[in-house]
Amino acid sequence: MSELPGIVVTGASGRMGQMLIRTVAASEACRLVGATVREGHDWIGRDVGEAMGGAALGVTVTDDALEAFSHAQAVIDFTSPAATVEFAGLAAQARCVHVIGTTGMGEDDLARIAAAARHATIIRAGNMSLGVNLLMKLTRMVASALDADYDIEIVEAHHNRKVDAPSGTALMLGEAAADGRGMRLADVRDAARDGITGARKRGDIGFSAIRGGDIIGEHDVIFAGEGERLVLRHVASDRSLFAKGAVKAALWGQGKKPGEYDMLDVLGL
Ligand SMILES: NC(=O)c1ccc[n+]([C@@H]2O[C@H](COP(=O)([O-])OP(=O)(O)OC[C@H]3O[C@@H](n4cnc5c(N)ncnc54)[C@H](O)[C@@H]3O)[C@@H](O)[C@H]2O)c1
Ligand SMILES: O=C(O)C1=N[C@H](C(=O)O)CCC1
Repeated sequence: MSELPGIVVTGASGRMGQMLIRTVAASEACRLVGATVREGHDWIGRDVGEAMGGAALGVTVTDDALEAFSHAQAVIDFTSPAATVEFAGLAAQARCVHVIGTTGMGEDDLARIAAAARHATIIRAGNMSLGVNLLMKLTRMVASALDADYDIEIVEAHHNRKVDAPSGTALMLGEAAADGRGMRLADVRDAARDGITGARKRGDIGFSAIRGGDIIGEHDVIFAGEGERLVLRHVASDRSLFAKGAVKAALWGQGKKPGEYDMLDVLGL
């Protein structure tokens, strides 16, 4: 019988990193074979389960990503844009499926990931949950049914440690709304209102970001017309939602041709 796919989790000490370690270790469909952290981190050399304050998992934390990837079939990566771009090259070298949950990437980062996807299977999504990916489909559908008499506003709320705004999810929803209207988000995006902004421009898609406490992730897509308002909402109440989606993506990616995929591909939506 062949072995289950081996998975490395990068950024193992982070909020999502720890959730991913627990999710992969508990899965019956894959094995945890590596856990990486930043250079100089005090978890290096320790068992990752013990470093997290629990039982040993038999995996020693390392900062040598390429060495860790060389024993794996997939890498699950929820870190930072700079780290993710570097890991994309290393995962391609090690011939691992690279699942990317990291958000806040700029155009240069995305171009480098696209370059890595010429040689590797990359699955990237700003949100790995089924609910948000369904919400994207609904958003596209509603945006194509309602004309620009309905102003589209995307409101997102996250915990007070989040470093990027708008969230990756808000941008995915914005892309879906723009697509539904036959537009490019870059041409209609309004993400920075402050001061005397002037009246709202017809057809723009507005973004607002709330940051506070321990909010895991909430997104509203508002279609505001004269006399009525339609609101599509997703509320995440548990980070394991994202981790389970990422594991599903890592397993789905096994044996897939090199290229860049997303959660709509994984979920068949
Ligand atoms: N796609 C999704 O479904 C989804 C869900 C939740 C979070 N996220 C995204 O995941 C990312 C991480 O979120 P978080 O809340 O876990 O943040 P976090 O700050 O708790 O964790 C990030 C971790 O990455 C580590 N890291 C950074 N550079 C590294 C490197 N070079 N090598 C190894 N580790 C490195 C940091 O030390 C940290 O431990 C963010 O971009 C966030 O928006 C995506
Ligand atoms: O906690 C975070 O950070 C999250 N990031 C993703 C985003 O930017 O949309 C998904 C939700 C949680």
